[in-house]
Amino acid sequence: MNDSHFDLIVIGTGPSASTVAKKTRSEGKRVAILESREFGGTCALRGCNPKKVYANAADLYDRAWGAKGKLIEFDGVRIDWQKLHAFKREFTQPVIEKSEPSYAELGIATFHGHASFGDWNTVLVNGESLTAERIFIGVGAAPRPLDLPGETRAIRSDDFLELVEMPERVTFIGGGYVSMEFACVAARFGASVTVLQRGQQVLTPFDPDLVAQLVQYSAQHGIQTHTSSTVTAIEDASDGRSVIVQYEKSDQSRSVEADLVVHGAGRVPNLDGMNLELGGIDFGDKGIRVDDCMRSVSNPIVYAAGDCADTGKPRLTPTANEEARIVVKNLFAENPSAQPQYGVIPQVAFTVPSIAAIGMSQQDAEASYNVDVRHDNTSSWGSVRKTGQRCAGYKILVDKDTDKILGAHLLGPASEETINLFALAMKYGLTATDIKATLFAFPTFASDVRRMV
Ligand SMILES: Cc1cc2nc3c(=O)[nH]c(=O)nc-3n(C[C@H](O)[C@H](O)[C@H](O)COP(=O)(O)OP(=O)(O)OC[C@H]3O[C@@H](n4cnc5c(N)ncnc54)[C@H](O)[C@@H]3O)c2cc1C
Ligand SMILES: NC(=O)c1ccc[n+]([C@@H]2O[C@H](COP(=O)([O-])OP(=O)(O)OC[C@H]3O[C@@H](n4cnc5c(N)ncnc54)[C@H](O)[C@@H]3O)[C@@H](O)[C@H]2O)c1
Repeated sequence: MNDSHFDLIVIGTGPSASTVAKKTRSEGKRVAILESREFGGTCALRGCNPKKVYANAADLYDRAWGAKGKLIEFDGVRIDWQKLHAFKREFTQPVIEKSEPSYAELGIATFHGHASFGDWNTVLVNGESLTAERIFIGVGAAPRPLDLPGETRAIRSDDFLELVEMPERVTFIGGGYVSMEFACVAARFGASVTVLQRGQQVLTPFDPDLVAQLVQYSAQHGIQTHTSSTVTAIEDASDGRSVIVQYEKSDQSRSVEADLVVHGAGRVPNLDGMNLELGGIDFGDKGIRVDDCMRSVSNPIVYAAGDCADTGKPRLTPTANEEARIVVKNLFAENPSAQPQYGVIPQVAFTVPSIAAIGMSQQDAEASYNVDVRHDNTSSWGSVRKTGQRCAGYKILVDKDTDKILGAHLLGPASEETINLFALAMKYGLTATDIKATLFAFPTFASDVRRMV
């Protein structure tokens, strides 16, 4: 076997690719891994982990603000952006430094550069031509082209995480995860924030009533949210420093002036320039077309997972990890047949406070089941009030016929943790009565769950 032929070529170094490369190598296969940027992937370097450091700062600020005059005095509390930025690097820098050597230590060959296909089993990278028995594509997603005049004036989520200072007026294009999470951070840093969302609701994967509660609370912190508002252009303002964001709302042209515009208008599979056609790899707007076993529908030696694979599932790190686990099982199997076991997938937006969801929405549940909708604004519950916080609520959907949980929707302190109790309950088919009959430590947010169901 020569130096350019491998059992497996892995493209990307995010959660899906790193799992596939390391697990396959541990089975004794010859593996190469290719990365166009720093080794480490989106989640560790430009997504979940650095984002959570910023979200923690915003949450801490909010908790201190809520507790002022009750649990603590608030004088002089502020987020020091530069220190926060430096602290974030404590989490990203070690990944940048250690990720590539960790592959080399395992005997995985590493290559830098943008990978593209030469033919069905050949990958080109940085002037080299590599071949393999199997190829795994885990190239993730990137901000989608905005296709509007002045779009280069908008920074992307990667740039937001590298800002060295926070301007006074920040406008976000789109009202999804990226915009709403970063809007909460910018506002707690003192910025005046505008979110322009095309759809009728921001944070569409979440319960509309809880989202409305969050939007109302966010408004008190300087976040103005405009729904049914489509951004159409970004222009320079006459002062030469700020910009004017043009948008359409109710067939009227409107505008807002900003010092910074952030693209939070969605991400698309990162397939540009990969020459997938030369690899005989079928793909569309939603990514590489794969079968139930994560194998390309058109090139049987190619597998894909994570944000670049067209699975119809939420594009999150846990789903990427589950798909990668299955790819490892199938790659060299005689009859690849393993399929991802997603179960019910919890989703959390790390806004302030966080909002979480699992299972069905109220609308979907009511369309097919006899549903008991148990809901409340819990801002006045003791557990919440004791923290000084004042924005919390829940909606639990219980099937009246079976007593099983169909969906759970949470807003407020620790909802990003509490939702995992529902993940467990729903995966193992526990009933509302089972949950009520379980003792939880008190006083904890988890103990509120018995009261919710
Ligand atoms: C700001 C932000 C916050 C997020 N927060 C969360 C969160 O809190 N929780 C959560 O579950 N998910 C979150 N996500 C989503 C999560 O990061 C992704 O779902 C996850 O990283 C997908 O993993 P992946 O393996 O598909 O690819 P990625 O992690 O995207 O890695 C793909 C890698 O491939 C490389 N690459 C791309 N093209 C090529 C090429 N042609 N050649 C070589 N290399 C290439 C890229 O440089 C990248 O390093 C967030 C995303 C963003 C942007
Ligand atoms: N906490 C998390 O798990 C987390 C955090 C960040 C990102 N992510 C992942 O990254 C993905 C991308 O996040 P995102 O927030 O960029 O996208 P998103 O798809 O969640 O939201 C983008 C929103 O922008 C709107 N939009 C598009 N064009 C517009 C325009 N011209 N004007 C106004 N609004 C417009 C869309 O209607 C959409 O609602 C998520 O779907 C998720 O998979 C997850």
